[in-house]
Amino acid sequence: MIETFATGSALAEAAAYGLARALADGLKTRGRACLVATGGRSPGPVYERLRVTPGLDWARVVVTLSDERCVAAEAPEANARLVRERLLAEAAAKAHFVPLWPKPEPAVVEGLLPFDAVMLGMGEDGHIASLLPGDPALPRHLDPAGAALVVDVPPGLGAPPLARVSLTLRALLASRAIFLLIAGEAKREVAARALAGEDLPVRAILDQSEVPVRVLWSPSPKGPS
Ligand SMILES: O=C(O)[C@H](O)[C@@H](O)[C@H](O)[C@H](O)COP(=O)(O)O
Repeated sequence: MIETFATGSALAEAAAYGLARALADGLKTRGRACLVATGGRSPGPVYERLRVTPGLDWARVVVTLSDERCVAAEAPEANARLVRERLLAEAAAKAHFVPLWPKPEPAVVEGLLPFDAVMLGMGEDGHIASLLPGDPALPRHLDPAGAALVVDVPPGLGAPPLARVSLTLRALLASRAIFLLIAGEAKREVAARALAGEDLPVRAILDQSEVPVRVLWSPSPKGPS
């Protein structure tokens, strides 16, 4: 279940290739494709490889986010900034970006479903996106039949402890594929515990059979480079 890569760059290469195929499939079959990008340290090197995929028609690709910190788009903590700097450059500069903050109208997110690919990282507390342990609303956000697609997450929970917005489990599962990128021994153990049934947010995507999930792991605790 967990795909192991010797180095972070091998992981980034494989993730970029898989994501590019998912987007190319969407473009070929439906004439458009939507990628859910994510924050954290793992995705940057994946974005840098993905953005130069030969032959991908980025003008017909929409990119949005799994979660966002409630800060200005140019702030260093903004996931939008990471995506603009590391993904939406070179050929991928032609993609259309839908930010999550300020929160889009629900109809805008609804209109992107189903996504072609969702990228996620995972915290050592087992969080994915900003579905954070300690949030009193977490059970509702992890309800696959929940009403909301994008929810507010209070400050004080994540690192950095900013207020956030996040896609819900229902939104994350409305995808043709999920790619979970994890780095370092500690996180491998967290994923293994979730696979063994421990009640962690990440378990909600690992313990389901609706959407194919690839879990890509490399030993480097700093993530791919
Ligand atoms: O905005 C965020 O912080 C992320 O979306 C978050 O869910 C992240 O993916 C994990 O914390 C893993 O981060 P790493 O990639 O650094 O392991």
